[in-house]
Amino acid sequence: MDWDDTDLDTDHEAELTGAELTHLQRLTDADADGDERAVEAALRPRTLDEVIGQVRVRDQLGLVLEAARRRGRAPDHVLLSGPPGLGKTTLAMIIAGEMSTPLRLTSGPAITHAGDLAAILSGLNDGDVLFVDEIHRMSRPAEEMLYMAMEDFRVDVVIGKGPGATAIPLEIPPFTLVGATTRAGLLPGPLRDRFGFTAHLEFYEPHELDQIVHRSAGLLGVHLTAEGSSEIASRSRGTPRIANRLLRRVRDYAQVRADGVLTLPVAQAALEMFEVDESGLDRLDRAVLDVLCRRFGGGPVGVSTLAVAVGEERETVEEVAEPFLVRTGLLARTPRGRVATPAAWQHLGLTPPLVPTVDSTLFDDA
Ligand SMILES: Nc1ncnc2c1ncn2[C@@H]1O[C@H](COP(=O)(O)OP(=O)(O)OP(=O)(O)O)[C@@H](O)[C@H]1O
Repeated sequence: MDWDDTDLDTDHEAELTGAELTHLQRLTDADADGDERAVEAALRPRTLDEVIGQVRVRDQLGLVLEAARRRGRAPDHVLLSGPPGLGKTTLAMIIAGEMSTPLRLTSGPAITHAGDLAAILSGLNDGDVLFVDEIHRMSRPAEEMLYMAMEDFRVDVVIGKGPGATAIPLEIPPFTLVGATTRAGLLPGPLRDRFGFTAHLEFYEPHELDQIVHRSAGLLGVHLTAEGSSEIASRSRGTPRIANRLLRRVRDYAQVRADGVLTLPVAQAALEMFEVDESGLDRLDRAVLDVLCRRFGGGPVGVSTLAVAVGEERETVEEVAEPFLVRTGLLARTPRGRVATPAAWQHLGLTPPLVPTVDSTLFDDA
């Protein structure tokens, strides 16, 4: 998971109070520009009204939160799933903000023992929102403790081992768990079922990314033309985080190599320099396709082999590159491995082998 552009280190538990959330000022001054992570944080929408796209999720979540507010109760637990950079953390912050409660942050990999979770849960106050990023990576004992905490707002803390072990019940104030995952399918059924509201975030349409780029440019005080904005949007792979990142790189280019205005030619030149092509493929995407076609004759090849060949973690290939490549019809996941489609060969300017390696009957997910 890419935390480079966020303001939060979720390897450690963190808490943002309402006051601190408000303290995440919109950036207009030059000092703040130097801190990329602060910039990214400042670009986050802070209310549901500010969220662009994800209309269905926004409406459903708005209703859930409004109903909870009227009842004066903590909202039901929320599960947010979808590829990285689509706004899961942003929505978790918005949920806390809309409920005017503090947000406690942690992540699945940081909860290695049930005791880690017990410590977090025992520190919660009535109505707090607990955000667990990458919830599918939590340890099994912690997961089981979480079932009980979500349902009964209590946990049993086991002290000692073997026959002498004793379970001490611990009451937990009502809280809202917001779980985020890029792999909803990996969540055990009992955990998934305990979320009262599940939202799957979809990739954004180019016109929505265009609005996001305009909004971010406004917050950053950057001048950009309509053509410059839509060029950035169209190369952003349906992902707001990427749109914001590309905007910042184009802004760098415009400041150093042009007159500061983000026009179409400036955007094109900048994105070429940063190796983001017209279809939005970046170095990793192209490396995956390149290895697949040139080294493995178009596949099928296992994702682990593919990952080793491009020098990345399997998860990075699976969660960062593949969703976009599959979505754009350049790569297929088959039971026998990954396969380059004819469009992939074409994209690389290569001629596909005479005997097609792609068997359309295999186009089920591996
Ligand atoms: N709907 C949206 N409208 C405007 N900007 C958005 C929206 N969703 C996300 N963003 C922007 O994209 C950035 C990435 O969002 P966020 O960190 O919430 O994604 P994420 O799904 O939690 O990613 P990851 O799973 O990698 O942590 C945010 O900083 C925010 O500026």
